[in-house]
Amino acid sequence: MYLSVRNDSFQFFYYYSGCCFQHVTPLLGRHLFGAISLQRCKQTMTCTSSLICNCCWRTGNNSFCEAVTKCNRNRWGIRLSPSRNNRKIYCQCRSMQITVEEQQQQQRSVCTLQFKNVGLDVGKVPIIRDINFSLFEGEILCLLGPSGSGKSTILRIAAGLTRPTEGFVYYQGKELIGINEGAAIVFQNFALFPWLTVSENVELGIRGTKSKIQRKAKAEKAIDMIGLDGYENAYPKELSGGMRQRVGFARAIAVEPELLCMDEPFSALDVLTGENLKSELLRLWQAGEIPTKSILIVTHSIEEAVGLADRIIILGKDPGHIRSLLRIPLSHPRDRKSRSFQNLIDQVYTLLSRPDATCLTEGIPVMASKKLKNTFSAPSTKLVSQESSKYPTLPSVRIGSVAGLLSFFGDERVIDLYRLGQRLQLDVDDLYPLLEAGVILNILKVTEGDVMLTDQGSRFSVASIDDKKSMVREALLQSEGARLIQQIYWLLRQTKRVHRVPEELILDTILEKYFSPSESRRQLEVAIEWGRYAELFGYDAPSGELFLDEDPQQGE
Ligand SMILES: Nc1ncnc2c1ncn2[C@@H]1O[C@H](COP(=O)(O)OP(=O)(O)OP(=O)(O)O)[C@@H](O)[C@H]1O
Repeated sequence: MYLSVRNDSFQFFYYYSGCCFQHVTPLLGRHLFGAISLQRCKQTMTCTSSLICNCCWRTGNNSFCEAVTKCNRNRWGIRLSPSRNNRKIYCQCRSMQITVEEQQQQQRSVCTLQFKNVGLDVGKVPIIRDINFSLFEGEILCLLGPSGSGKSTILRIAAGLTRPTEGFVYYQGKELIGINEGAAIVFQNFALFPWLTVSENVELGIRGTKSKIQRKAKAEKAIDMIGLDGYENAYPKELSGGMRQRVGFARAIAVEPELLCMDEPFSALDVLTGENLKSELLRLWQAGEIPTKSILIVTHSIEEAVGLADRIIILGKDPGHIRSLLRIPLSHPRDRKSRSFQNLIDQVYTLLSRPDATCLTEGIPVMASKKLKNTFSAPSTKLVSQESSKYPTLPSVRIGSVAGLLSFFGDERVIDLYRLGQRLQLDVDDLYPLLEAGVILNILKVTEGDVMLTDQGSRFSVASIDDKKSMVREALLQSEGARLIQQIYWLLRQTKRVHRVPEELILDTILEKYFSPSESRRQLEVAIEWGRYAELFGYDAPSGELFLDEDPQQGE
């Protein structure tokens, strides 16, 4: 059970037999007055005393009794404890000096959105699998993960724009079917209609049967709140990127959504504009100026996730799945230079860069590395191995870029991942594929938030071009992560005489069984690029055929 205090009321929430009950007790002066409405059973009861309020109600077979007591001046309290006989719940006094943080913490127990074993297949291609999480009131939850891990898909499912093919989504306790009327989305690319003014764009999002005047009033309020007043009649082309995204926010806020979904809302903006908008949004949210109860945000930026979120879900891919749930135990405003903030950044980097280690906990999270253990007192952690698909996804990078990465090591053998990202001015989403490729090629090793040059990597960085090629060739033929390239190479060696294979054959028989059509094409392009570098096979663009670079007889 928990209790939250508003200016004029106490709000009680508690759980019994798996159900959440809620009622609001008005507080007049220092007295409590009756009119308790019990949300779940729709009963309204009136209490008599101004100082001690006792009430009972019945829901089905369960009886409850409650007393709210003033224990001394300005200290009101309630504690419920189930008794053995006739299931009474008794109240006792307790200090109610509840801080804003406690209140937010408590509100989190009310679930806005819940994903239960959610999966999505498009055709035969699995996009996401076994997605389980809850989003609570008062909470900002970030979805973080590499490109293609299903972040936007999960967001679309939460907004009811995409229907999952497996599992259930619950919104406010009810199964979500169709569009989520309580949610609004802010998109990365603003998604404004260029032929409509700011005001018209914002009004467009307001649903329901409201009159034109009501819609206009709501739009104006949202426009004011987001700092766009004066621009009501401007067209999107007259606005800067930051202003356009403000329109995107105003449109979402005008709907008065309880759930605000944001798909990389700041990534198309320059850093300062993004930071400014982020802090303004955070201020509106914290001050309760927007009716939004929960925020679900997709981001590629670790710093953004650690800066904003109460919890971060880290996703893996092939197909998209939850690898970790991480709590950010910092209050706002967060000091980015603080040690705790920097530690969390390191930890998230570590989790993102170790696709082999999946860390899941039941309920609230979490940690996967030694460093994490220092920060969180998580009750239990179980490591599970990532389910491997037949062909691990090849990271979409050029071998030359991986080789270029080595030059940033200089004399060092080990570099902190986060610092490496900063040194290269790369987001984790850009750095991650480079590291993955380095690991596949056995030239890099990623451990505990650090990236380390292997012995092979040290040799590679000073090797001649020919030697580099043969090192890559050797690694590709041995590495687990390069199974696709090995399969193509094997196929070419098996074909009689000409040793040529049309790309369609590889797409149809190998790739499209495991990847979406666009990802299949991307995988083929990466395989060709890497195969060419290693001189394992080549590609003839006019005929669209892959061919063996050597005569297989010579190798035997
Ligand atoms: N309707 C669809 N048809 C085919 N493939 C799809 C469809 N929707 C998503 N996918 C694929 O599912 C995967 C996950 O897509 P999604 O956009 O959710 O990932 P993401 O993590 O948001 O990626 P990014 O960070 O690049 O936006 C991608 O490989 C994408 O190509």
